[in-house]
This record gives sequence, structure tokens and C-alpha cells, in this order.
Amino acid sequence: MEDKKLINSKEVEFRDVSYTVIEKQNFYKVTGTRDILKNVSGIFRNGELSAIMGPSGAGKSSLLNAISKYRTSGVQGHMKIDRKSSCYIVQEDQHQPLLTVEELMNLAYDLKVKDRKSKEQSVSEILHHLNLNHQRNSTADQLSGGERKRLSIAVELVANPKILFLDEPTTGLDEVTAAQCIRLLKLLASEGRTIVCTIHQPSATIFNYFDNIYVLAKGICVYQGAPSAILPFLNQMNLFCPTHYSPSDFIIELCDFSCGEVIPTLSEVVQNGKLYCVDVSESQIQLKNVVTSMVLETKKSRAAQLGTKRSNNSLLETMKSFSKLMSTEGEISLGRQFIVLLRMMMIKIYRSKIPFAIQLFHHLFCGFGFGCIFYNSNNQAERMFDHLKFCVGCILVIVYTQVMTPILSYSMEVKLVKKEYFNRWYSLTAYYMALTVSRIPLQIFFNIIFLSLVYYLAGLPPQLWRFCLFSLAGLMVSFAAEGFGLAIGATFSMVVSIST
Ligand SMILES: Nc1ncnc2c1ncn2[C@@H]1O[C@H](COP(=O)(O)OP(=O)(O)OP(=O)(O)O)[C@@H](O)[C@H]1O
Repeated sequence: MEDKKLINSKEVEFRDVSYTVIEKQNFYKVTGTRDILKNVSGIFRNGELSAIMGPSGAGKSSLLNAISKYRTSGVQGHMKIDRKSSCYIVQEDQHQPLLTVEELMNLAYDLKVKDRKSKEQSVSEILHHLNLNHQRNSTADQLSGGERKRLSIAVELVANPKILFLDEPTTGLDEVTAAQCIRLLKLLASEGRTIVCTIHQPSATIFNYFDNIYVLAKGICVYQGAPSAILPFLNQMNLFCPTHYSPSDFIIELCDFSCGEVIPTLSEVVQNGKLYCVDVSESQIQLKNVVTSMVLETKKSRAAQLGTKRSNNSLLETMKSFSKLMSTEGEISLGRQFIVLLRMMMIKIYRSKIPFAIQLFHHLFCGFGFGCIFYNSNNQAERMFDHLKFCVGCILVIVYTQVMTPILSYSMEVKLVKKEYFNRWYSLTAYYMALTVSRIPLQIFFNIIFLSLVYYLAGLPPQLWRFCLFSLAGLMVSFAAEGFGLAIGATFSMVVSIST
């Protein structure tokens, strides 16, 4: 009966998962590979708060990333998880800047939920539930660490996900706030969700809030089961916790400092996560096999389906899979995503007073300086080389300005976009379209200021049609340069975020 309950209620199951990274001496030279996770298995059940514990560098975040499918390259093994109803909350609490808590909640709701009737009520309920109601009008930067963490959870809760993955939710929080955060997660789990978080070394109070503990050491599982069963389990292995130690400190110390056979022996006993420790009585435990072949079967049937599909392979199928890649699987249409994102970006631009002032000063300064260099030179036909220098110079100023702006600003946004895209807030197509369109008005405004100044100071003919042609050429260069800037900014920040 107990076994049946365990098997039926599991929400996340993984079997023989390994994660290998390529080690490089420098950007080009590969020195070898390193196994971060070594064929670990386990389950995280519905209605439970589970913790992945272990010393620093044990592979906790790697395991969370692998089973949530946040990271797929280098990961092998079988995983059963409903991606559509899961979300991942990263360690750094990143939120759209310049938006208030209420606006962030509304943004998440508009992008994730189709039914708009109950928006106000749902948002209020979640904010109330997470004790953020009094901060409705504050921006994310004005919140405390604990409030920011609660906001990260709140924005994901609007779509009522069944599975929540959190990477180190207590990092940077004091003991009391960390305990509050874990209590909140326990409450959310008790409502029927599967909550899995990584945690480095929880205090005794926090440790006892968890329903399930998964301990990793050097990429292998050394314990999986109820927190209360951990000491009886270790006692059976002749490892006795000193009286003044908390169980969590003891197992972390064992994993961190023990040498020789302790870690492989513990891992062998729990079959690298396939067995689950249940506390039967005060000093007795039972090891139950909970990881089934179900994940393998799911994988096989998927593979079989794919095989059938591939046999009918056609251009249409390829196109469909490509468009799936480009869009989220949510129900919100691309058009609505675009409108919601565009509105959000316009609000952000409107509120960015200092960047606006800097850009205005930059364009005025460059326009004036550049105009002075070529003062009244363009109405003299014999100064042909000066005309050429003027054109090349104009192009260089526009290109440099427009390339640098997205390179500097976009790299900070990439991690946020990666998180929101992974959590199915929007498709990349809608995001890119909104980003491009939202920048057009200011881009035209600033470029016209620069172009008007240089046009006038350089003594070009005061004819409207000539000025329009000159401006059009400048704007086209500016749009092309901005595209390059976005590509460079996204590529380099992707490289940085992938390698971190
Ligand atoms: N992409 C990668 N390339 C190279 N090494 C990596 C990569 N990802 C993880 N590692 C290494 O794998 C090990 C485990 O990393 P992981 O972040 O999973 O540890 P952790 O248990 O979460 O540690 P911490 O508690 O300190 O965050 C570390 O030694 C880390 O340097």
C-alpha cells in the first residue's frame, strides 16, 4: 500500500542521470571532460517540499538544472517531468527594472493566463498570500532580499504551476527570513505542488521543514528519504552523529571531509538514489525502491512516436518543429504577447530618465562637435575629400552609438529573458519584435537631433527633400547598427551566462 502511494504520487522522477562538461584550458583548447553527475536517480513527490543538499560543488545546482531541463547540453539519462506545469526560479532574483510589484504581477498574469476576468482578484490573492500587499507600489530594487524572493515566487504562481524548482532560495537571507521562505514553500507544497530546492547547509529548524531530503556528494546520491530517517540510516552504517550536532551539519561534514569508502558505500546502499529511506520507528528505517522503469517506458513510447513521425517526415513537420522552437507552448497568442511586452518596454523607456538624459547629451555633443569640425565645408565643391570624410564620419558616429547601446544594456537583460522564456512567459519572436519596435521612436528622435545639427553646421543645402534623404540614409544605418549591437550583446552575454 505504502509502495503504491509512493509510486502514484511522484511528480518528478529521474533515472541514471549524468551530466558531463567539457573542460577547456582556454577558449579553444579542450583538455578533457568532467563528470559532474554520475548516474543519479531519484523522485520528488507531489505535495512535498524536497531539498537537494550537499557540500559546495557536490552538483546540487547541476542536478536541479538537469531534472528541470533548464540545462540540456551534456545531460544524459531518463527524466519524467511535465515541463508545461513546471517553473524554475533562479538564485538571483531578477525582475524587470522600473516596474512596481503590482505591474510585475500584472505583466506575468497578462503573459501567462488567458482568462483576464479574475486578474485583479488572483493578483491580490497571491500578493496577500505571500505577504507582499504592502509593497504593491514598490519596484523590485526597493524590496528586501526576502521580499524579492517572495516576488520571484509570486510572479510564477499566477499560472498556478504544479512543480516549482528553486535554486538556493535561502542564499543571502538571514536565519529568520530563510525560515519564513521555507515555511512559505512548505505551505505551497501542502496545496498539492511539487517543490524542489537546492540548499547548501540548512539550520536544524529549516531542515525539519522538509518532507524529503536528497543528499549529493561528489556527483553521487548518498541519501534520499525523510529527514527523520537520516540519523537511523547513518547509525546503521556505524556513523554516529555527536549529540551537539544537527543531522544536516553531520551529513554535510561527512560528505565534505570523509575520505575513502564512506561516500561510495552510502551511495551503494541507496543504489545512487533508486532507494528511498522511510522512517518506520524511532530507530528503524526501511529502504524502498521507488524509482521505477516508468521513466524508461515514457521515453521509449516518445521515441516510438517520434520514429513514426519521422517516417512521415515532410517539410511541414520540419516547419512545425521549427515554429515550436520559436514560440512558447502557452495559450497566449503571439499578437497579445507582443502588445503586452511592447507596453511594458514603453513604460520602461518612459521611466528611464537618466539614460534618456545621457543619450540626449551624447547626441547633442556629438552633433555639435562633429558639425564644428566640418563647419561650412560642405557647400564648397572643391573640398571633395572633406565631403567624403564627413559622410564616413557621420556613419561611424551613428554606428558606434547604436552598436554600443544594446551591447551595454542588453547583456544585463539576457539572463532575465532566459529565465522568463524558460518559464514560458513569451516566445522569443514576440520579445524581439517588441524590443525592436519599442526602440524605434527614441532612435529616430536622437538620430534626427544629431543629423539636423551636422546638416546645419556643415552648411548642406537648406532644402527639405535633401535633408529628408540625408536623414533617411542616417536612420537606415542606425537601424542596421542596432541589429548588429543586439546580436553582439546577446551572443556575448549568452556565452557568459552559459559558462557561469
Ligand atoms: N558548465 C560547467 N563547466 C565546468 N564546470 C562546471 C559547469 N557546471 C558546473 N561545473 C562544476 O561542477 C561542480 C558542481 O557545480 P554545481 O554548481 O552543481 O555545485 P553546487 O553543489 O550547486 O555548489 P554550490 O553550493 O557551491 O552552488 C562545480 O565544481 C562546478 O565548478
